[in-house]
Amino acid sequence: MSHEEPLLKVENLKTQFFTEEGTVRAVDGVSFEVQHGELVGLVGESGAGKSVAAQSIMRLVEEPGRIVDGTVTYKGRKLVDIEERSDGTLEESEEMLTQQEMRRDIRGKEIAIIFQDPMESLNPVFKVGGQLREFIELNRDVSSAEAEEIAVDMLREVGIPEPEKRYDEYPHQFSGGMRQRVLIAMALACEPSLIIADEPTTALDVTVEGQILDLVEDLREKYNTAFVWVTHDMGVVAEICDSVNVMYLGEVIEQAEVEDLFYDTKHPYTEALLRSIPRPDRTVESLDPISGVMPEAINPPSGCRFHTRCPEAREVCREAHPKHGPPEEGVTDREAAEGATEHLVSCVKYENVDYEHSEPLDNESTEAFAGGLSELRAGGDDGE
Ligand SMILES: Nc1ncnc2c1ncn2[C@@H]1O[C@H](COP(=O)(O)OP(=O)(O)OP(=O)(O)O)[C@@H](O)[C@H]1O
Ligand code: NI
Repeated sequence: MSHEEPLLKVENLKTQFFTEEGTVRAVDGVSFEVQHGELVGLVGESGAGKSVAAQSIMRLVEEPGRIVDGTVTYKGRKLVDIEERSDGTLEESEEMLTQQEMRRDIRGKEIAIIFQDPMESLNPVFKVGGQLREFIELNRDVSSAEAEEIAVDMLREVGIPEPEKRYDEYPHQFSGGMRQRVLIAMALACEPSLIIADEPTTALDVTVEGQILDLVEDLREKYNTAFVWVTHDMGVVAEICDSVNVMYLGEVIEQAEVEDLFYDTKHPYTEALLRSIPRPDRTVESLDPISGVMPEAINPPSGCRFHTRCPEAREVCREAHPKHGPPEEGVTDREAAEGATEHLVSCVKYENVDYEHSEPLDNESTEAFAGGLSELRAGGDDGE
């Protein structure tokens, strides 16, 4: 198993938006893999670059956005294979699929995408069943009658009661959760190997969200479909993901199997994200929101991009851009041998850059976290 090629391999993906205000480095050198049947989380705050990364894999980035570098390999085919030359011009390899090949061979059939808002994907003026049937007819070699049968079966499969009746209803007659089920049915209809889901449950209430997550678990077992699950919610990650990529300002700053990420957290940002979710052992009042706001992706901070908000930031974090690698040597070989996702982190704490002797930085977060202690210190220094 471990020596099998991954289903999807994303390498050094960079996507930028060329705006009047400047270049937005929305996705800035992202790498991760998805194994067959694996559910991989892409998690981070708003603006981290999760959606743009998802769109880039499908080559759906819109103007003024552009993939400027990187490789995306799916079942051996190059969905993206772009190199940025030193003079700034872009070179697409000959292997890279054309937009026509993407449409014909990949989108819908091999990789399906589900968005947060079902109304973006469902046309309000047409009946749900008809839209589903048409999609199946378009992508599979079946007659209209067969497509209708498959469509009703799919509606039943995703837990929509009375599917024959609901087939003839319009999107607005479905609740939010039921609409999201329709989209899952549509995504599954061509039996893709990979589904990219961009916050599909974010707009739903917690109970309905839980039901959808259960459904996804069941369907994944049945069809062995792999998922890239975009979310800002670590609770969702804990519930369904096998492995996780934590994004901050266009970069993946920690990646690991889900248990390792939760119980052997390496990056201070991941820790902050974990602190901000409710846990059974903590009351809602004691949740720590992450201090400060995320800086702009047009002008990311120097050094480690999280240094302006990191409770553990030191002087060196402002200068050194952390490498993405294993936190301790030796770990990689063992984990690679077991076929597990390597635990990788981008934080200078784990590098040989003299973090220990570097001066702590003052930022919003160190003030917030140090709490009483810094107040005491400040009081002492003023000689009061
Ligand atoms: N069309 C666009 N033009 C300019 N900038 C864009 C455009 N689309 C996205 N961006 C920028 O790219 C960055 C990444 O955005 P993205 O939508 O991927 O974030 P996200 O992690 O999906 O956040 P959210 O949780 O809010 O969906 C942001 O700085 C965003 O402002
Ligand atoms: Ni998004």
